Amino acid sequence: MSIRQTGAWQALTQHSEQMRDVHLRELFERGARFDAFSRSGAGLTLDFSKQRIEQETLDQLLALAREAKVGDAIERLLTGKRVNRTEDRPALHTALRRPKGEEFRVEEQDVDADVHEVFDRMETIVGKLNAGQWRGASGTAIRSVVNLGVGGSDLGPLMVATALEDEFIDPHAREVHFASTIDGTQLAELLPKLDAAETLFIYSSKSFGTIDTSANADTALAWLGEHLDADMDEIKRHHFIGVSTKPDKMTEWGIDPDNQLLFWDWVGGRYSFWSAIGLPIAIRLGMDNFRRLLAGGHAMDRHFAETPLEENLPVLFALLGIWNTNFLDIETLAVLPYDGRLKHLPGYLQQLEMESNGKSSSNDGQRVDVDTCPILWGEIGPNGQHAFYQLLHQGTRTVACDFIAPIRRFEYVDSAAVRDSLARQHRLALANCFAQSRVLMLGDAAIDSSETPPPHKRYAGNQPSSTILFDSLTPETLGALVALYEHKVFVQGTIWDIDSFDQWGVELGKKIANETAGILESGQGSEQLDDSSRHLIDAVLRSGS
Ligand SMILES: O=P(O)(O)OC[C@H]1O[C@](O)(CO)[C@@H](O)[C@@H]1O
Repeated sequence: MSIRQTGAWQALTQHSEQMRDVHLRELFERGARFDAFSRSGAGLTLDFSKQRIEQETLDQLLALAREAKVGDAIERLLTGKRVNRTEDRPALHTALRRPKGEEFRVEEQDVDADVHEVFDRMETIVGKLNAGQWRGASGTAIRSVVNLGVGGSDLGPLMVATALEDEFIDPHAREVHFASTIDGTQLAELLPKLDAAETLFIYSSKSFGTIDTSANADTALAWLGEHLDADMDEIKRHHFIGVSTKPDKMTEWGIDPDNQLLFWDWVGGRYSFWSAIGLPIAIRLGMDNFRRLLAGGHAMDRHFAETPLEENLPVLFALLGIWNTNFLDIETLAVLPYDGRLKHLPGYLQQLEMESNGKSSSNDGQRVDVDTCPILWGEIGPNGQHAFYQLLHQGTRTVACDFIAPIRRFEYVDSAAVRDSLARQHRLALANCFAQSRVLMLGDAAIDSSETPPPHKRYAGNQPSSTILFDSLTPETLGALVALYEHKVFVQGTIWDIDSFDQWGVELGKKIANETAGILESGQGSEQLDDSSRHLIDAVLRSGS
């Protein structure tokens, strides 16, 4: 039965008819909301009082969660059932975050032993690299590391390392760079600045078959070959580490088995920085901080597993998204961190949410009859204020927003004068964060004035938002924050009855791109294509490039 036909969905549809015309300002005039509409867990506070809900909305959303058997779904996810139906496998990123020594077996696999064996090997590699003991083919110690990977094999390590290295850097950390795009831009810029003798590449790919990454690896290898006086096998042995679920493919490419770190097909690409794909994080922050990140994710997993639905942060966060998407018809979600260290978080969450829930085929193979994932985008909030907030405040579209901020920052800065000034800057950022969500909520009423402004100075308000606040950005709070979004995505996927763990929608584009690359390389075959594509391809072929 479609979720749309359930009593809870129908009750919510009726209820939304009344709520559509209620302005957030009015909801706040009715009385205090923060206590009723905020929750804390795993070091995070979620204030959802600025969402367009009342108690009845929340009650009905919780009834929907019960009707969709969200509690059972959580249990199935966390105990390793095959929740990824189209690929017939579990989605066990949470197993990576379990403490060492807690027995956890899934379908014959001793997950605890396998996971921690890889983490121990990862620790050895990080120790060797950061101690300057990993030597290149010419005997020089490695100083720079370049992560070659795309999607989940890039975005998570990049986001986390960037967020935490300001405060949590390992004092001996090697430099780490990231190259992801198939167009070669990053390597073209980076390679001239590096010394081949001192550079190591991490070939990071769950499938070890992604052309974006293999093309970057080919360029890296060509560069190493040109600069080093060693044969290709030696170069691969000393200058490449592989991280993948495919040991055979790594070996075939030439990665020494000692330099291979494995993970398993039950770790989705976009959930993989918790695995050995997180090697760049561990190099930058040290293995202890990497383990603290895992512990933060695990704290959220336990909250998710053990907390009743009405207090459960990921469940509530998911239900608010369902309310906005399906009952208030809000099509887009802006993620707005008020901390520059989280600059890659919106990009990271784009993959997490849109690759997971950007689906229209339900688990029983029918087309879904409700909307699914909203369009997610975002930017560091203070910069967004000087760019697109105009649209948030005075445009014609309703946009839901997630504001994200730590309370304290810069306490780790050594110089007292700089620390005080930076701390003031952080207070300014917080003031802006709270002011923006307030103005988005209240509109004109945010200012006490008896005069009615002219139309071009009016603010409609009524833009719903949530604010996620935490004491400070640490490996633990960042781990919990990411796990919050991961579990939100899962709960929403459960209610929409879609598979949040596959990504078939990216496959056809890859296949056609391969065919197109064949035409561009050989100069043959464009005549079979549509008129537009043929002309575009012919323009390239005519140029002789
Ligand atoms: O790690 P891989 O196998 O190279 O894949 C990279 C990315 O490509 C995708 O498969 C999408 O094309 C993502 O799901 C994944 O994170």
